[in-house]
Amino acid sequence: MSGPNRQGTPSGGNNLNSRVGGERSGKAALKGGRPGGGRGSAGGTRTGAKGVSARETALDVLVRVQQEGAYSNLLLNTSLQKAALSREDAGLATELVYGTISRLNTLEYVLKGFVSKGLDKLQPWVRSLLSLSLYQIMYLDRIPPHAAVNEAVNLAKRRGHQGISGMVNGVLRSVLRAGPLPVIPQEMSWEERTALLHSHPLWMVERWRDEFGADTAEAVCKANNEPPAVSVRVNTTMTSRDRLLDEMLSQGVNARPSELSPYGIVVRGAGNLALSSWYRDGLLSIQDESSMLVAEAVNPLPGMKVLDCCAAPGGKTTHMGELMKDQGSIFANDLHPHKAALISDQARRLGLECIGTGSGDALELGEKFSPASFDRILLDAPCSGLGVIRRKPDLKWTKQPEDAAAIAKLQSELLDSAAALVKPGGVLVYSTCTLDRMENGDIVNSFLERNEGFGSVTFSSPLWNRLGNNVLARGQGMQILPQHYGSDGFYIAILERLRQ
Ligand SMILES: C[S@@+](CC[C@H](N)C(=O)[O-])C[C@H]1O[C@@H](n2cnc3c(N)ncnc32)[C@H](O)[C@@H]1O
Repeated sequence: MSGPNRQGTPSGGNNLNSRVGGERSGKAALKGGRPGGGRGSAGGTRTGAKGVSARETALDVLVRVQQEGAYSNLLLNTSLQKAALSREDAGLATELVYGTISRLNTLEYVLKGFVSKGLDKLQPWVRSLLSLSLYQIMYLDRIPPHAAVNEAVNLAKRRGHQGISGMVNGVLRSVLRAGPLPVIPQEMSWEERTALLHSHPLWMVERWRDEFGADTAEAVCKANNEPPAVSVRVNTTMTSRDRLLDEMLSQGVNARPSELSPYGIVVRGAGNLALSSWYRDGLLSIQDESSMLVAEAVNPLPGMKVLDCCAAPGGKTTHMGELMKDQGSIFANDLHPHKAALISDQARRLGLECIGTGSGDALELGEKFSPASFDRILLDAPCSGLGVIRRKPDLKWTKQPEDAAAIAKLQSELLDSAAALVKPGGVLVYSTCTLDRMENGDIVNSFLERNEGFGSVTFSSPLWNRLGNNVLARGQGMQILPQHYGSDGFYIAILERLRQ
């Protein structure tokens, strides 16, 4: 399976592209058998306006993700639109795609024990159909196991010959008879067991064990399998959180204030909020709660001159514009012109005029701007993205152990380049949506060693005062893990230029 190919990173910012088609329903962690916890529709064989069912839609997406390396989130969104499924069925298709990709390690480990000729010999769609069906059997208690098997057999009949549907039936019925799965061999180490139970590559488990200890590493793995909440950031230049929350509640939306960000509202079961009038009118942006902390860390004030080095699609730029009450100036740069255009679109939608955009390599911003000319600079760096696995489970299987070291060199260079543009007394914030020390604490520590004119003010910041008891200190920055607040994993370091 292959996945994101953008500039070395998934976006840690505005998640408009992620799972906008429907909401994944909750499910419990695997405890040797079939855990409960699912909500919503069992889907059945109901089809959408185009005559395609939730399971067929999910199967097509899974096959194309595995065969063609398509992005699951982008492909799912377009497939859901084409299939014109009901909201409930769109939710089921979303759950099936993300859940199957997320649990792939475990599902294929189990299937190997039941497919005598080996999974590699199966046609890709049959392999994906088995995984998708086993996912329902093992993880979705709202779908009766026999219904999952029947649906799989019907789908196999429609797509293949009788031999295939017979094989699918035989494999899945043997699974049902087998009892609690997966069966973990006695001789497996803790690391192998954790990787298998929580469906992660072994190298990630080992790396997080080394970085955070075994218990925390296991908690990260568990949290990565939880469906992410939908959260929105209130545009405080247009309304207040209380006012928007009241409006949502009065319209029957299940919404609550974010515990993590004073600008956030966590919403359940409201479908795709990017289609709402609140979104269209610029009252809110869809953004993960951890992402909302970054602009708060930058603390830009009205009238300031601000630079956002790697800014697209603009989630944090626009948040900074809101915090500045649209007074002052923000230059939002991104390497790719088409992505920089997304920032302008968002600024326009939110009614923010203080944001200018440009495209180019952030390593060359020194050619465009004078040294020491910005009050605030944000470097939300391209990274390996291991903090956003809940939204992009493909990352588990596409990322490689050597990726962090490969991108760390660029991150260091970007930080040096951005630092030259900060005024004395100004603030430079370095953030990533990953958990890897090579891209986080190590980058900031080596930067501070090279640049005596800067000091970390992370641990004297209001943000740390508010969150410090619940998140980790790592090097000179703070590390938010997905289990801390059920939000994305993020690293934030706040650096001040003490002198020229
Ligand atoms: C983590 S994302 C930024 C997310 C953004 N801050 C937000 O909140 O919406 C990193 C961005 O860096 C951009 N990028 C990668 N390498 C770059 C470079 N050398 N110069 C400028 N931008 C770069 C990517 O195109 C990507 O949009």
